[in-house]
Amino acid sequence: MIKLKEVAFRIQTEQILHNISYTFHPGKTYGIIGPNGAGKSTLLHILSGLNKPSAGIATMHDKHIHTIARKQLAQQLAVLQQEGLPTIGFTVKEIIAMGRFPYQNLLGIEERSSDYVEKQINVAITKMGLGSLQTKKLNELSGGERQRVAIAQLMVQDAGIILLDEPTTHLDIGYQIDLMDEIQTWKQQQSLTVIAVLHDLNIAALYCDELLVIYRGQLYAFGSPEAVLTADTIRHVYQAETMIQMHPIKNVPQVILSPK
Ligand SMILES: Nc1ncnc2c1ncn2[C@@H]1O[C@H](COP(=O)(O)OP(=O)(O)OP(=O)(O)O)[C@@H](O)[C@H]1O
Repeated sequence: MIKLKEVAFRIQTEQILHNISYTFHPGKTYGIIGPNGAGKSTLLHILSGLNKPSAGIATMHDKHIHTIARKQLAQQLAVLQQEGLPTIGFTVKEIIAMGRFPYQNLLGIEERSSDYVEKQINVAITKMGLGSLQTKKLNELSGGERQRVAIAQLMVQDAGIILLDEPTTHLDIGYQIDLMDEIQTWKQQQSLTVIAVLHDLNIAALYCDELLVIYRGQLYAFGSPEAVLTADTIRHVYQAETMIQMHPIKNVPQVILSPK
């Protein structure tokens, strides 16, 4: 369980986040939404231990997140590396295998058997549809293929909490749906907690149990997609006119753009 209590974050004199309190429960999918510059990534960096709150507390299983040792934290919490993958020298399979770093000692010796690790890697390669690309180098892949490599690397990390910063960026709609479906299935099989910054409100409504709206560094609204995604909230937060309709099959709200 991750708990935020009156969390604030400041860079020099600029207050980026104000007084955010929220509890993330195990096994749920959370979407963090809000306009550009609202503070979504900054909040994700607090959850991942990268940012230390300048006031308030952020805990995971009752420990201050930023004080947990990096490898220990990485065994419990995995963060999608948007730009962090090595671009030269390594094959797709080697890069995915790097997701095992939290389970290796200083000499690089893995704590689990090589059979277990090989199986984990192959499962991730299959799930992400990377079978035919596994011997390629990253610079030979498209943006969408790289994104799938990053997710596969996350899968082998075996963490219970997954943080994703705009995971569907660079993906066409087919891969967006594939990726979110895959994350959903993976989440259900492993009882994961997923916390994702999402720009696409319809994807957020389809895949998240709860949404948090960050607006000007504050938690402006939170709750089920149905409670949060109203035309009034969207108008206030994004200055955009929309209409909300229920999805005919999934029974979740969908946002229809309504230009002037
Ligand atoms: N290192 C930094 N130094 C100064 N200001 C920063 C820094 N990082 C972020 N900010 C500011 O903090 C605010 C929130 O940034 P953040 O990246 O968290 O927003 P976001 O909601 O994720 O935006 P986007 O949707 O555009 O990715 C912005 O005004 C940004 O300019």
